[in-house]
Amino acid sequence: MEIIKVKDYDALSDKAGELIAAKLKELKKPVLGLATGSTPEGLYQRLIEKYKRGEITFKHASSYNLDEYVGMKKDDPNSYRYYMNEKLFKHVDIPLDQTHVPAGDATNPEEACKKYEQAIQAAGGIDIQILGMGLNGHIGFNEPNTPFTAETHVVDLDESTRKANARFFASLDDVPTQAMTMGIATIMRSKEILLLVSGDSKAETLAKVIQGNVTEAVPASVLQNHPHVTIIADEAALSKLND
Ligand SMILES: O=P(O)(O)OC[C@H]1O[C@](O)(CO)[C@@H](O)[C@@H]1O
Repeated sequence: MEIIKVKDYDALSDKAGELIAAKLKELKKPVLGLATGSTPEGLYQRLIEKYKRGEITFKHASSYNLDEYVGMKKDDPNSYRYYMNEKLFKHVDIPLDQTHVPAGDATNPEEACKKYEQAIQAAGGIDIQILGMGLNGHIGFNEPNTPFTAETHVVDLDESTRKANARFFASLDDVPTQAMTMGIATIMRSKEILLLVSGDSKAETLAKVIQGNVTEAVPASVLQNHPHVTIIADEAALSKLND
């Protein structure tokens, strides 16, 4: 694991922007694994700025998002498809048919998960997967104690995750109870992984992820087993590491 310590969230977004821009320049047909949540918003802003300055293009890129709420229509402002369109896709030149988000509104979500998994593999796998991390160490929506062998699947969301995400909804009752997510096995097949963590609320969990045992109780700890992981974290997020 390479750990890049930066001062704050702005610096984290700058550094992540540089790394992803370099990948876009390096690869002929980059396959990006994308994440939602608050953490990658700054990264997406940086990528839009670089695109507008003519430094990068997404024309030949394709993307696969980590997750989506079950039962969510694509045009619902709380859907992750809507988030991606608003925060990145509509501001850059990525053809929309090259972007993929699990179909939260599928009539058969289990079947849709299988197809999503196959589509990722048919695309040649993910070149670089961007990850945020939940307070409990979840990656995608893989909550604690999800088997590391899981591929894209339907999950019941933890109460703590629903509460953390309630800030985006009118009330906690409106937060969906299920989601579709790439599994840990799906994530671990990515050629490269970039984990972004900001803020002291995640410091204790991040210390376990980096220095603790690899355990399904802390999903992101599995990243210790991946050959090419970069963690960009700010001082606050790294404040609980042991020397
Ligand atoms: O970046 P945030 O908003 O703290 O979210 C962290 C993680 O939680 C999720 O939003 C799901 O709860 C993930 O998609 C994200 O990586």
